[in-house]
Amino acid sequence: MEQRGDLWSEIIKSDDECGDRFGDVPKIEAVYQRRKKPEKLSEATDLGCSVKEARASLINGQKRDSWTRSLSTRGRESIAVGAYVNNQPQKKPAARRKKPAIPKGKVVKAPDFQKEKEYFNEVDAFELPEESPSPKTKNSTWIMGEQVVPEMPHLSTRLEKWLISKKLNRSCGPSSTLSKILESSATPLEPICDDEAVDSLTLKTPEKSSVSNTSDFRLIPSCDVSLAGEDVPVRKIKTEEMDLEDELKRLSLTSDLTSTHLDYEKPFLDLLSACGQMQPSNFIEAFSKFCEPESIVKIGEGTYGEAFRAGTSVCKIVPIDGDFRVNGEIQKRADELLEEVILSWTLNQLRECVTEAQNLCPTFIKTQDIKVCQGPYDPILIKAWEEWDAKHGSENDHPDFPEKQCYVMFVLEHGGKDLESFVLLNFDEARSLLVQVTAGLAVSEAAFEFEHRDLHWGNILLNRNNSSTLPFLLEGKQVFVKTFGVQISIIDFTLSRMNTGEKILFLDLTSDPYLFKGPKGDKQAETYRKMKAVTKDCWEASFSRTNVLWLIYLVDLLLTKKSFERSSKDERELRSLKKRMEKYKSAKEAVSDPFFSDMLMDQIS
Ligand SMILES: Nc1ncnc2c1ncn2[C@@H]1O[C@H](COP(=O)(O)OP(=O)(O)OP(=O)(O)O)[C@@H](O)[C@H]1O
Repeated sequence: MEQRGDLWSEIIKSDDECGDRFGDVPKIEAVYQRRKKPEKLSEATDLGCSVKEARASLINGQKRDSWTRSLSTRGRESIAVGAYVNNQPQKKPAARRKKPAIPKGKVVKAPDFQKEKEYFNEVDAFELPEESPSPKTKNSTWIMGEQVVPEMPHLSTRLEKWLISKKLNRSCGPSSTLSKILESSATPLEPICDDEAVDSLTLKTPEKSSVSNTSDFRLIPSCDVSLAGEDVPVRKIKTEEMDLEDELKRLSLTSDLTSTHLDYEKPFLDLLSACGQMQPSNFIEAFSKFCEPESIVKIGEGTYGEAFRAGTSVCKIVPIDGDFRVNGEIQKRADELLEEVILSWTLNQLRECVTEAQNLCPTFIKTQDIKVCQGPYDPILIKAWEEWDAKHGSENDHPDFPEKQCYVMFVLEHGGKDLESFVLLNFDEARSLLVQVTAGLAVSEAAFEFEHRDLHWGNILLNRNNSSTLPFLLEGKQVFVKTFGVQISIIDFTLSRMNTGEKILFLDLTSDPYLFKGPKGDKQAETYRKMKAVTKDCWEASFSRTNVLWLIYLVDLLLTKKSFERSSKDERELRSLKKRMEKYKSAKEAVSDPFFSDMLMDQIS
């Protein structure tokens, strides 16, 4: 521990690029990719060159930077707190908190009629291209380095525009198609199912690497927000039932409208749209669809997200678009979250048992809903947060957010405990963990060229149940994986890369050198460095080998950090698996390793 701490200090001290980094400012790019994480860059700078202000904490008194947090929440054994304690970004006392700036694009403004005029001109111009059929998906998956401008949904924005034009009786209404869809409806307004909007979100998987050969990523509007039920064959993005009158009221051209909708920037509108919303919800409204608000309990935290249990679901809340740091990090932007939203929905496809499916697995956490929320944390959430803090000592800032703060709330299936805290009983449970992760990654590689890229032990959840096998479908071949009563779920797709068939979603880590500067000898830190070597910093390209690197990390972890009942023969088997893994280029190759053969069955025995 001490030694690791010293190494960490050494790394920090020897970082002579400090001065250069100081000049780096977070970039907002014309984005075709999830934003880089320059915040960690400046974090590195802070760590190396300055001592941060002290922040209040109820128990441990110290707040940690991303790296130490990651080692802490994901690998407490591997850090020496004492060695870096003075370098920590520390929580400021609440009273000294810098007053947060009003989040971008939410400034209340007086009505600006010139702006409205321009807006409606834009509506006119906007409709035609929207009506055009979407370009056909290319057969080839993608060309390396090609940057694809994300076409994002305009579902609710289009409806809004139409509603506005109806309200004003202006001639700049929407496409006739949309008007007709809405007007010709004999029944009360159905949830919107706008084909063009559907097209723009259709995330066709590449022909060569698809969940199914024929099925598109279909946008199926649904009014049912209670998604606790079974998987449905096709459902990705939901739209809320909208009452026309209500919406007309909401969209009346009052100062309200000019101060909200017209001021939302496109990425935020796209995000709302992808979440089937016309405007952000408030927290309790969103939570109350899943549980009695009083029953909300905080269950975990990450650098970006706070996780709360809501009934049988978990709601992960990620603040976005604010101009102040949260937990020492610059807040993520709507465009980044939009990619994570698409990634999450796309991975859900691997659970959809449609007849044409070629690749299926239950390994990635099921996303049940995603909502954009706005407002300060509700007192109920604050209470839950404080209770968790009192018990576990939060590393995050106390959630004091302003009225205008926006968030994305991921509603996820409860996946159980993370691998760090889960107690594995025996070798069978350990090898089932390995086979489920390997097979799940193999399936996702085949379907989407998916790479998780951050599969540390905080991002693998385990849950005991009565299952003995789980079904997987890999390139059309069905296998049943032995679970020995433990089912795993993979979470947190922030660093993940995927080819949806139309877009490459990835996080460019090139400008995040800090991620690669973790302690020498630490398995997690070494894995990031190995990924960097494999990708040669070309993060948009497909390198399934990164999945194998995380599998090797997992085997190492089982050998060195987890204790469970095992024989020396079991350990030998793990060590030779690790050796053989060195030559695999993908999880798909790895899953054919003899280590897994007696855990993969053609049929349920
Ligand atoms: N679906 C879930 N079921 C159970 N627990 C969960 C779930 N999702 C998140 N958690 C808990 O919340 C913690 C934080 O979640 P997550 O890792 O997704 O947040 P994050 O902010 O993206 O983290 P990071 O610091 O890795 O960026 C997890 O380690 C886990 O303990």
